[in-house]
Amino acid sequence: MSMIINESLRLYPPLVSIARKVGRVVRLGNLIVPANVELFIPSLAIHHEPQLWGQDAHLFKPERFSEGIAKATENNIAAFLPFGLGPRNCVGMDYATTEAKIALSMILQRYPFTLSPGYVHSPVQYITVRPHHGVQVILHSL
Ligand code: HEM
Repeated sequence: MSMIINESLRLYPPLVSIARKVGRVVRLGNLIVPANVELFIPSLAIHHEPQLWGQDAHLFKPERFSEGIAKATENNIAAFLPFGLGPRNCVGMDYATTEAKIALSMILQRYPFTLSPGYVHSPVQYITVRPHHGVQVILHSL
């Protein structure tokens, strides 16, 4: 289930970017960044970057994560950052992923479900990334 959650967060990170303010002058590769510059790290673009994820970067392929995040990103830790990175990353990360796993398990123990033909794929950003028209599913009996 982690694979599916990770791949969903890769393609549709609820927060499309994270911000950092540079405290003191730093060198980033070839760049010298002065103090007080604000940097926006575009998680959404990074998650869709073919150089990092391959030519199929736009496809939903949970098996990318079958051997964990380090393997999926080839140890490029900044390639996957749905919860940010570093000492100020998301404090709710474990809570949110555990909740998603529990909720999905509770549903799947009772009903297999399939996507409704009425579903229209239209992710939008309105504070967070979300499905514009909701996600209609059909519950089946076990
Ligand atoms: C799928 C669900 C969630 C996602 C994708 C998410 C994502 C993020 C991201 C990207 C950041 C910025 C991290 C950074 O700047 O490096 C953040 C920060 C934060 N998140 Fe979440 N979050 C989620 C759920 C939650 C939940 C459930 C809580 C609380 C129970 C929470 C509390 C926080 C707090 C307090 C911060 C600020 C941390 C700080 O600045 O030190 N988040 N989150």
